[in-house]
Amino acid sequence: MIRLGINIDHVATVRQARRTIYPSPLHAAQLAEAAGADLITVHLREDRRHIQDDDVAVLAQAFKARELHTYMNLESAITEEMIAHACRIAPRDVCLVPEKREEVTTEGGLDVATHFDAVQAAIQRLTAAGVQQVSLFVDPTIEAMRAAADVGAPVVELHTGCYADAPTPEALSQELERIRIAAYEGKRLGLRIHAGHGLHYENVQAVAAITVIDELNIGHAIVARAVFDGFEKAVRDMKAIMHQARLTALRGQS
Ligand SMILES: CC(=O)[C@@H](O)[C@H](O)COP(=O)(O)O
Ligand SMILES: NCC(=O)COP(=O)(O)O
Repeated sequence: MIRLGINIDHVATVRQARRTIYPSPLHAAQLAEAAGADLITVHLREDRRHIQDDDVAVLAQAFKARELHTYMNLESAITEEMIAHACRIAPRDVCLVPEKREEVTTEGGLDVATHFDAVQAAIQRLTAAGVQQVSLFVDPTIEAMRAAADVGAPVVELHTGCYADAPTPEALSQELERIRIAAYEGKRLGLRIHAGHGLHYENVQAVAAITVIDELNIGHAIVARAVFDGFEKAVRDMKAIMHQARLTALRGQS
């Protein structure tokens, strides 16, 4: 069944807005696990706009002490500082993402072909440091799938932002088709396929129905829903919607 990674960045966004000590990302991770999260995702941005170094350290310690029971997926830029930090933490998963300092949110996927040597070196360093699975956050294109396979990545996370932001139903269908084609091509090339960014309670179904996708990472929409419904219900509802979409797709295939 498809896994749900809960991205808790925007719990830290609320805290950083006032530089308070609440709300706690650790508490969010505990509630997410109680509600069925399969993993916890955090993006330690270079500008530290939400998640802080201490948050990553506290989460890593909680996983080590078995206070958290799933595993961490740490999103990281490919800079010396961030890769060295990710190697020190050595979470189970690391997802390599592009970062632009002024962007409101991650705008595009990693250009693996252009930064081939740096991406390859980062994968090798992280793997040697004990990270079990390094994924590349890439645009849903055939070229990106080929570059990811060539560079030796075991996993890609398809950037679903253009799908989420599609301005018309036609554009939405086109973006979904790009995701589907890239997902099947990546799978054919031997990659494991994850997806995420901008997914919410009304657009996640079609992506979850692509049966070669193993994992979705979702944050902003869940934190936003939690304001009204509570964190556990927000996670539980998302997981139920994803699972229903996947079950329906699997039944349709058999
Ligand atoms: C890479 C990705 O899609 C997420 O980490 C997302 O970027 C988190 O939220 P922000 O982009 O708002 O930091
Ligand atoms: N990698 C995508 C992610 O972790 C969550 O992105 P979003 O749901 O906060 O847009």
